[in-house]
Amino acid sequence: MSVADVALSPIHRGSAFAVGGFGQSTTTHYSVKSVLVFLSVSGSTMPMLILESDSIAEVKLRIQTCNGFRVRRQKLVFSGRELARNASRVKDYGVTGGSVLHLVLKLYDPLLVTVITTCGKVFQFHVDRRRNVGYLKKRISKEGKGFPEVDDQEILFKGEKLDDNRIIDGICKDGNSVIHLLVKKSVEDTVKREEDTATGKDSLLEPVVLNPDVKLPEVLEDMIDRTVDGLNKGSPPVRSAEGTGGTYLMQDSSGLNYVSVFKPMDEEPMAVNNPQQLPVSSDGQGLKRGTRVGEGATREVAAYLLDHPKSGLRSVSKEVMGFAGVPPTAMVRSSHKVYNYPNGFSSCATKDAKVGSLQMFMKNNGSCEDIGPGAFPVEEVHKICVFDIRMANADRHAGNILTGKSEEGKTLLIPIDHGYCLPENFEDCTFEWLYWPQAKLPFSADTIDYINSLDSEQDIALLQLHGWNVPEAVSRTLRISTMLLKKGVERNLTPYQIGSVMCRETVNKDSAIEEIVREAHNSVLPASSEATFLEAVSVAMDRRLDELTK
Ligand SMILES: Nc1ncnc2c1ncn2[C@@H]1O[C@H](COP(=O)(O)OP(=O)(O)OP(=O)(O)O)[C@@H](O)[C@H]1O
Repeated sequence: MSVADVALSPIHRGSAFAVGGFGQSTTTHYSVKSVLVFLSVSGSTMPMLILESDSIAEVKLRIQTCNGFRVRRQKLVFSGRELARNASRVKDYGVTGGSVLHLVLKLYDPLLVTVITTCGKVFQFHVDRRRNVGYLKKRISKEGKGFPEVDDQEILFKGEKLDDNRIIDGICKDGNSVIHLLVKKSVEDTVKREEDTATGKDSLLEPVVLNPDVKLPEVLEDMIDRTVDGLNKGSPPVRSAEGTGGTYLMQDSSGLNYVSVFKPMDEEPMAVNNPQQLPVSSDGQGLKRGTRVGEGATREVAAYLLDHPKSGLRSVSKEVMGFAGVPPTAMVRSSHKVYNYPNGFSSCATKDAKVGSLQMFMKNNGSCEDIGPGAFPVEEVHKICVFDIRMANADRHAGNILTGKSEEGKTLLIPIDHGYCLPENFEDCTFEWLYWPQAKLPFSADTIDYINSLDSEQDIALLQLHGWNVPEAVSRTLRISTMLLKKGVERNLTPYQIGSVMCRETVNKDSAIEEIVREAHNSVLPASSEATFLEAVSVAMDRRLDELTK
């Protein structure tokens, strides 16, 4: 049987019983067409039969059933676009017989384990978080001559003797991937650990200054200095096993802590040096509509710049963290042999330098993917809602919100991964929190004050001051999304109501904001000024929002 035969043969899903006119009944048999597609994962391609009517969620379930890859760990990309809306059908994304779906698997980040012997000798290696202490002992014994046998080891953490069955991830819960262990049997006299060959000589990390008149804030200078110290002391970047792009966790000089996260532009999804083997974008368009490959780092930096503290602009308030808690982020240039160089690393630090975003590593307990939203404080959810609506975020899935704890033990939400903020259109905006109960509660007075203080013109000027030549379409997005937020709170709308205006219900049905923009377009002359256009958007938006509150 040929591929075409398979692709066209119908699968009988069953029969439907339909009631016809007056007491008549007819049995309608229907069949659903199966489609043969190809699944490309880590360089190998395999055929897979799906139904034309399958939703993205159903396809992911099929992949889990056939290949064992858990649904939550899958990211599907087709024709340069992420199949992000689980409820939408594959055919709505244009998937047909013979289509190649790229599967990116999100794996657990490896844990950097630090073993300290009784005499204080330190050595480190990476292990899969899901392994247990018994495995760790085997790893230690396999390190080479002089390392203690499994039975000779006793492993302790904070004074507690660890049972062989303890899962490593459960021991280190702060996300900093470092656990201190004690190997009771001294090995220091005999250990000959192979040192990592990386030294400070063939690595580089420095800030990219686009406007010399803008001084880098102390917090960013400090983060860069600590990252450079780590590289100079030979602590190599550790590639994160999560995410569709190249993401590197940067260590401090002790090698015991992560300091920052480097995301090079040329390793973004669909970029030339993407380590996940995603195809290179054919038209320069990014994984989300309205974004371009290689612009993710700029958007990451913009997200931090625009996350103003509650007390006012950072230039005035000097506060490090903004209202939503976006981690401090800077643009840097960096080289290291660990980064992805498909044509080889030349050991020339300047020649191999990659430009990308460097973001502060935030201690965390995992992401919102790991726990249900019930326990999240309302204010924590609302700060993310405000930020996402304002930035028209096209990539707010639960994995992009880390969870942490405040000093008082309160759950904190930490938004990360803002490479798809401020797209040039609203097509791919998706907000995970839309389905969380907190989104249906009204904003607090404090949050409303913050929203009222926002000024999109000031924001655009700020981005320009920091050297981003903001494209007109991006400025327009920011103006419209800020307008929506303000008009929404004027009418006492909830985050859910405002967010729903910005998100499509299905892939092929325009969102309300897209309809508003189209209506405004049609109502002004082609050569009209931006101000005239925005006035038309404002009128159309008022009408639409008033309908919502009727
Ligand atoms: N600031 C941070 N602090 C702590 N951990 C981080 C930070 N930024 C990223 N990470 C870790 O690195 C992983 C990958 O980062 P990120 O999600 O930004 O990459 P990505 O390739 O853009 O992912 P995605 O596929 O979701 O678009 C995250 O899941 C998280 O575990």
